[in-house]
Amino acid sequence: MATMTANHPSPGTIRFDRVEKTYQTTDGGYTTAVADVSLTVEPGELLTVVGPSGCGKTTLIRLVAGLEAPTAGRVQVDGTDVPGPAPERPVVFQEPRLFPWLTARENVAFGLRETDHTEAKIRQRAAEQLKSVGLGDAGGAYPTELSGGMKQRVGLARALAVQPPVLLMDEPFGSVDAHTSRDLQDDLLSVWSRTERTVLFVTHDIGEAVYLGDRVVVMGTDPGHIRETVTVDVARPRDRTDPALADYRERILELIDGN
Ligand SMILES: Nc1ncnc2c1ncn2[C@@H]1O[C@H](COP(=O)(O)OP(=O)(O)OP(=O)(O)O)[C@@H](O)[C@H]1O
Repeated sequence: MATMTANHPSPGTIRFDRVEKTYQTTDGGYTTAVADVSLTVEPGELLTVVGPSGCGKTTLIRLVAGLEAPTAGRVQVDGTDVPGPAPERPVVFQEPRLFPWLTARENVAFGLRETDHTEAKIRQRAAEQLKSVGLGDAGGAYPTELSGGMKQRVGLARALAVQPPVLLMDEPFGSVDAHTSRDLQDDLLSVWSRTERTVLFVTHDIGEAVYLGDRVVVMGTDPGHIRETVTVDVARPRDRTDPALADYRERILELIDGN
């Protein structure tokens, strides 16, 4: 992890400062999704977030993405308040949301078309990103021709193609089978260890959170808040069968159950 000072945060610093998000509901009422959330995700950190349904995990992602604005407090990336959505803060969702009329390669190239890269550079970058997620041979395929796991890999490659300082992931591997999900986790770790991007990763799966995370934020409800932040002190590369990971899983499960 790079060093950071309060005045000059390193690229990829995400900061929540006493953040509250209250939504207006369709019946005219209000729901406070999260309250008093303060958290700094350090540059190059892979931070995972777990907690019961409705504790505000997705809300945190949407705030950093700029898809929502906080009702109180501040959400900053690299010391600047998030002004709105931007390609440099991409979100990988549970559904890959690929354009069905574009090939895998064109889907990955899509975000790059808003940059001033040449066509040759865009094609090269798209091909490299697909290769980095194990899809070097699938660039010409359309989404309907790809499995769920392959589609999610294209979504990951598309997000990474713009070389964002932060990558936001909202249960990205929640809709694939367990085996594919494990493969995708390892793909992510391999890309992350090479690029050292900051990753904010929301999941329902405590095993996934512990296996991936440098730290795991455990949230509680009513309203959503941070209960505890657990540092996963297990060296990488990690072994899924490491008893230390099982201990962390148990501890986090107890924290959530004691909600
Ligand atoms: N657009 C919205 N309008 C009104 N209420 C909302 C909106 N989005 C979320 N909420 C409410 O805010 C709270 C937090 O929702 P959020 O989706 O962030 O939680 P979550 O932890 O991601 O849930 P899950 O694990 O079920 O996906 C919930 O009570 C939800 O009903």
